[in-house]
Amino acid sequence: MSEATGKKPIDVAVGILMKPNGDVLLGQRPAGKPYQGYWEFPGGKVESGEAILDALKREFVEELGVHILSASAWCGVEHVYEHAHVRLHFFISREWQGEPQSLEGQAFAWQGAVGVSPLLPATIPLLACLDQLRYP
Ligand SMILES: Nc1nc2c([nH]c(=O)n2[C@@H]2O[C@H](COP(=O)(O)OP(=O)(O)OP(=O)(O)O)[C@@H](O)[C@H]2O)c(=O)[nH]1
Repeated sequence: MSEATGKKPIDVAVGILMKPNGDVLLGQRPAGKPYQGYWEFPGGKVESGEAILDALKREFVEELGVHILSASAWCGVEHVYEHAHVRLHFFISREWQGEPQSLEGQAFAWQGAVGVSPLLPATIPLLACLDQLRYP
């Protein structure tokens, strides 16, 4: 059994910025974090007492300088890593203000068909659903 299995789940707010043509923004986890170098949708841990949508907006300002104007809850995924048990709350946003900037030194990329690799394990199964939504 993994060490994280018995730990309290950590809520994480994750945002998928989606352009009108379906392109989505991915970022690469910076050095020093678990799974460094892996690609993910931007986001981060919800702080104690914080609403999930507020956490999403905060993380996007801190990491990318982007102000999310609206976002819809999309799906939830629970995953147990060696380092943590996470509950991922995915949102889709089609309305935001500002061009993404690399404020924490991370790489990021707009992707149609997602070609960046490796992706965080909990995120991989979502790509097929996301493609159905983007390219019906
Ligand atoms: N942002 C994001 N996190 C994900 C995704 N998929 C996934 O498994 N996670 C997991 O969710 C957790 C996010 O935590 P984090 O460490 O990046 O959050 P944070 O930016 O608040 O970190 P810090 O404040 O500890 O530096 C990690 O365990 C990460 O592995 C994803 O697509 N996006």
